Amino acid sequence: MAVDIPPILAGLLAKLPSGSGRYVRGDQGSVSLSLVLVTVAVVLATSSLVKFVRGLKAVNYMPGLRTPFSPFSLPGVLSPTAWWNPGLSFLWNGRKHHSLYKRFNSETFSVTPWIAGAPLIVTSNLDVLRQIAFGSHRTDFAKPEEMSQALLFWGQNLVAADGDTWRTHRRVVGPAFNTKLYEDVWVKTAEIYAQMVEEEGWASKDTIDVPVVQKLTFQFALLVISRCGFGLSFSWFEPPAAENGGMTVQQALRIITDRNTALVFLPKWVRKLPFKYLGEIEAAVDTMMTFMKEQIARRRDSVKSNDAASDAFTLMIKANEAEGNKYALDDSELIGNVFILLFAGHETTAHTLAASLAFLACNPDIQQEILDHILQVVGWDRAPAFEDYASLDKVLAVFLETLRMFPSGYLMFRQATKDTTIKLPRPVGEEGVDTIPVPKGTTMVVDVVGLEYNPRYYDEPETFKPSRWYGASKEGDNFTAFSVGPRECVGRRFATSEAVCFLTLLIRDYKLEPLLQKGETVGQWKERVLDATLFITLGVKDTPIRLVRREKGRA
Ligand code: HEM
Repeated sequence: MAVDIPPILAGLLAKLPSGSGRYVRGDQGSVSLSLVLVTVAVVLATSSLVKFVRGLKAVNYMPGLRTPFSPFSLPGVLSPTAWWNPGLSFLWNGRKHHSLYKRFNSETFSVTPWIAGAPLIVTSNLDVLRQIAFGSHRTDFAKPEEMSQALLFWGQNLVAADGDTWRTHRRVVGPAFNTKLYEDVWVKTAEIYAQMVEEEGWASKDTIDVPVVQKLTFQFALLVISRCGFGLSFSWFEPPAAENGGMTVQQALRIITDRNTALVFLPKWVRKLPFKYLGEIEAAVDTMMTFMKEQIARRRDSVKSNDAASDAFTLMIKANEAEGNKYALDDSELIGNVFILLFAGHETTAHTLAASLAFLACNPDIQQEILDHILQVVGWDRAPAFEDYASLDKVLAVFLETLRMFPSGYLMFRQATKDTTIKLPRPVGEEGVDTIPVPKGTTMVVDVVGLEYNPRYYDEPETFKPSRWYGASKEGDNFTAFSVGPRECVGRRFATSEAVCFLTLLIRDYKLEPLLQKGETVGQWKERVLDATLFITLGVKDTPIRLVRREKGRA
């Protein structure tokens, strides 16, 4: 069988040694399929070899994985996980006994793909995180541009920005994250909890089976960020449609959060194709854009008249007005930042709340200890107050320990902005550091799972031990799953205020138990649930739990 090929390629092929001469008919611009395949294979093999050799140089020949695809490239994510393809979950799978790192006798190793994706240096070491994560104004590393692009859909923002742009955004977004906001988060969390209990119809039930607790925690976190981030009060169950029959803001926001990956990664023209799924995304984007523009104008007025609310959006506008013209953000940047709070804060918190409930359900002794602590601090009768936050350190400890074991923000990427070096501490037990050259453009990956399971920092890292964080409510720097330094999570206290309030209320009202399948043991339930599901963020698998109402006065 012969195929037609462009004459220029046919000419080149004709010059190649042709063996028996049976395969090439360069004069007619047509060659046999097998020769084309061989040629393509040779070209691919050569380019793979060149890519591989360049990759090895980029990672300074550091020991590591040599794979066809980067685990973070599209082919790497889409191909089945196998000995030849580590897949997206390779860092998770290698966490036990730090086995992935033990293979290379280091807390840092390389990944050098020979077909698709960039060469990477992967680290689970805190000192390396400190050397690279602080942003390009402090280090020779910045967020990779292609990653930031995906975050720019709504406008430039704090997460995507780097260098001086990042500093300008932090000046406006940073002040919004203050005690006033955290108090608002606490109060609204308690209100939404009451709304959930009522609208789910729990008030009249002694036992409630929740087949997938993530359905509750995702809805909960969305409502909290909508209220405290955007100042929008939504009902627990979505109303069917707007009065004019159009899409409600609540629907629009839900569609945008549920379909965020499609929204961010699909090219604009694909969203215009005549499919309902895509059409709803377009309508949701239009609804939200119109709404946000109106809201900015309204909030500017309320800030001027000193009649301002305490949601993050309003606080940002307040800080922005105070900046004057020189450093102020424009409307698209303000919108970019409000949306980034939604995406950075919703899924991460929802996953960690679900995982906290899973751990509590299968650790009754720890749950009892936390209940005793809640009763000691708050008692049975009064509502927990924002002022209790610091005293409820054992509740916070559950959330932090859960986040350590299932770090929802499980990857951080940085890229060298120039030829530079990093200092790698030698393995535990060996003195000193090694200095490694890192050429410009090399991508560094902070493996947060590896960091949180690194025996250098934690004893028994695979054991759920909230007690390691008791007394941590003073927000010490030794907790690393929110990152560290100037670029650590700005929403950390937002997330912990929400979590401590929610968990305090729920644990005081209900005993949490694993909801078992017929014949299933608690051990099997743990195997099924306490494993990672991951894509953009990381969480536990679908978690079925049973809530048993506590008898007030009897711990
Ligand atoms: C359990 C919940 C959360 C986790 C685990 C988490 C984790 C992280 C991590 C690891 C980073 C650093 C990313 C990097 O440098 O590449 C980060 C940054 C950030 N987070 Fe969170 N986050 C959480 C909740 C929130 C919430 C609730 C908000 C907002 C309401 C938020 C907003 C942000 C923003 C804006 C940044 C960028 C900060 C900067 O670069 O200056 N996060 N988060």
